[in-house]
Amino acid sequence: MTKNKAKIGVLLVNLGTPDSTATGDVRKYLREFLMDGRVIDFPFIPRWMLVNLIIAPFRAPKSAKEYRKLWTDRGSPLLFHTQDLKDKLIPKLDPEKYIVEMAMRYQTPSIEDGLNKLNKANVQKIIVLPLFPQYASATNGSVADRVMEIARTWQIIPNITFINNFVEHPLFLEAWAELGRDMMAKDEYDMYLFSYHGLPERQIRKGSVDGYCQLSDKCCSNYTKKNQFCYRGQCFHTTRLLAAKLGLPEEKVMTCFQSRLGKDPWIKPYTEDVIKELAEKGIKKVLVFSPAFVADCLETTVEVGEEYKEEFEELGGEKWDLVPSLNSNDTWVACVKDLVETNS
Ligand SMILES: C=CC1=C(C)c2cc3[nH]c(cc4nc(cc5[nH]c(cc1n2)c(C)c5CCC(=O)O)C(CCC(=O)O)=C4C)c(C)c3C=C
Ligand SMILES: [Fe+2]
Ligand SMILES: [Fe+2]
Repeated sequence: MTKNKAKIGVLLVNLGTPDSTATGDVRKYLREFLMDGRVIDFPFIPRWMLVNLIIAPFRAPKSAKEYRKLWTDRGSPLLFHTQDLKDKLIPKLDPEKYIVEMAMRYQTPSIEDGLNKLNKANVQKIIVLPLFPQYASATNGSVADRVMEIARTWQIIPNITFINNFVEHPLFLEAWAELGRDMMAKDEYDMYLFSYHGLPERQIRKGSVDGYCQLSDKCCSNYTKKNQFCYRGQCFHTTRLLAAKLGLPEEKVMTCFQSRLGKDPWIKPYTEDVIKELAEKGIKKVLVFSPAFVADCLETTVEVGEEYKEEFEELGGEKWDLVPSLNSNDTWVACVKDLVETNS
């Protein structure tokens, strides 16, 4: 690349986290997050009433307590691991060619600030990498929406590439496999659980191509051009790829979905139900992977690592270990570098 050619901007985007564990900050975060029409996909007025009159006031104090269990000297793990990822990525990329920023979809640092920094640097192209391995309208779709909302105010809109899914990337799979092997070297397990963030079933139906996704085991047991963006289909596909890479026998592998919100049906099986089923079957030692998250966060460390563990142990389980997330693991950094370079 010649020295006078404009650089390529890279924007890494994760979900977002409260600015602090104060109930007011958690409420502010929940309001911004849940008022996103791609997250709670109701028309504006019912969404506003649900979020502002019910969820935010009642959930904020409860969530703030949970966030206090998660918080570290460096703040929220989701945020500082994303910063570490950016810091480790920068020296791996050609400085003449790339400029890298990171942002959170909700709260800070904002997508707007990140994009404006790239725009001021007069980049020729922007690569947006939402840090969600499996596409969902509530995550990747929402990031794309917000990016376009900002870019459409610019006089010059450079080329913008969105990386919408990377479940098949060999280094993504290898990074998880390395972390899994580290755990498996220390102990033996009766069952390997792959617990993904859930999603309302309605949102899967809305994105179903030609009615392909019926939320059954049949449609999600294949990964085809019809369900390439079905979140549930991508999650099952991730499990199959990781299980194959780790050489796990089929009968010792299960996929399930956690973190439900509200009364509508969410994609199944629910992790809570699977925990009961495992305990009833006399399963004692479980290793849990959470490959919808690339950084430790509330939903992994507290929900899976503490709450589900307690539930399993109360039902007679003996061992419930959580594989730590990718965070700024070297193989994961190499994956992000490759995603950026191959999309340049
Ligand atoms: C795989 C990524 C995620 C999807 C898909 C997703 C969908 C989704 N989430 C909610 C509601 C909540 N999620 C919360 C926390 C949270 N969610 C994700 C990722 C996905 N969400 C992450 C990484 C986190 C943790 C953030 C952190 O700070 O550590 C929360 C807040 C916490 C709580 O109060 O429980 C809510 C609420 C919905 C409704 C939804 C899909 C429609
Ligand atoms: Fe979530
Ligand atoms: Fe499906």
